[in-house]
Amino acid sequence: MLFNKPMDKTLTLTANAKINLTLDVLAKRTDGYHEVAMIMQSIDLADRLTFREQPSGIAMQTNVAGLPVDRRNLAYQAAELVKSTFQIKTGIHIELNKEIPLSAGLAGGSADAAGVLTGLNSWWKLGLTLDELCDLGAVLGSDVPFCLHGGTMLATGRGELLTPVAAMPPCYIVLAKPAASVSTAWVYRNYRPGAVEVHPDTAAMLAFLRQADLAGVAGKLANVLESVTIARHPEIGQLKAWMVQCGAMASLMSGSGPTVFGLAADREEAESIAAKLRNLSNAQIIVAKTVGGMRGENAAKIITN
Ligand SMILES: C[C@@](CO)(OP(=O)(O)O)[C@H](O)COP(=O)(O)OP(=O)(O)OC[C@H]1O[C@@H](n2ccc(N)nc2=O)[C@H](O)[C@@H]1O
Ligand SMILES: Nc1ncnc2c1ncn2[C@@H]1O[C@H](COP(=O)(O)OP(=O)(O)O)[C@@H](O)[C@H]1O
Repeated sequence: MLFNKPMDKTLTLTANAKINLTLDVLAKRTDGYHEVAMIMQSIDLADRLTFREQPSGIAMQTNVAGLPVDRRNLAYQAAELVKSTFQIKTGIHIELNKEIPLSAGLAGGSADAAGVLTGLNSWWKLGLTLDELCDLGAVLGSDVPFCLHGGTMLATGRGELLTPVAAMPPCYIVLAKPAASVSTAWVYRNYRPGAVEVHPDTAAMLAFLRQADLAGVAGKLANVLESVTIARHPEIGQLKAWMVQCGAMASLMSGSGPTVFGLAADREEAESIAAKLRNLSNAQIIVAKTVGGMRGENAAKIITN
């Protein structure tokens, strides 16, 4: 017998990765965090989240073997937070397709958490504003509010206080993710101001962004956490040098690492850099581009309903 089965209701959205154009650590706080000033940029490398109905509880599945699909997953934590805060009795099934490398300094977990907050706000018709979503997101991780906003932002406090800034001139980003695995908490714990050679000039970077001067932006990339992560994993320094030798305008480690990114003005240049790097290095090489113009909207973009 043939049944006309009604289509299951689903919601799918993408959750973008980020890079840090600048990252300065200003002070150690008493709450275990560090005061930072960083300029963050969304890129089109993205995970995909699909939501489906289920009678009760939270169930997750993912394409990455070994990535927990329980309370240890930030996406699961985000769903649990929404469910408990708004006393929601119905369940949710979350399918997470990861494209963003794990523990890479690209905010993959934070992007997923932001995607779940955005998705469930729509799924359960909660009507939360972006600011309200950010208040929830900040509980899950310092980078989650940025992932909710996306675009180009100055992040201060522990990273959760956001100021919109002039959008980065559109360009291509070559990512090189070496095998090394670093923990963000370990990197901050081992940060020593005395070991830093160059602090970012945040004001100068903001000026180049305002002038839409990509060469100026390239010249001002700086991240003080390199002093910790590269000391432990010198191959990251090697990758930075190779990135520039292969033609990138400039290179930098993103966040706490270990991913290195390089800037390229167009796709052809980016693909050429990526091809040369693949010959030199065992790192995972990905070509991405900047994502802008979404300020005021959620970076996690709903693509089907
Ligand atoms: C370094 C950055 C730069 O964008 O990104 P990633 O490398 O993780 O992508 C961020 O500051 C990471 O933000 P996020 O990954 O959300 O960190 P959280 O979960 O809030 O914190 C993880 C741990 O890092 C330390 N931490 C984090 C943020 C901060 N401003 N000061 C800190 O000292 C704390 O020890 C904290 O327990
Ligand atoms: N949805 C998720 N995606 C990736 N990692 C996650 C997720 N949920 C929890 N984690 C854990 O968070 C840690 C940091 O991962 P990730 O967010 O990818 O890196 P980073 O903070 O360097 O950008 C990893 O140890 C990983 O096991």
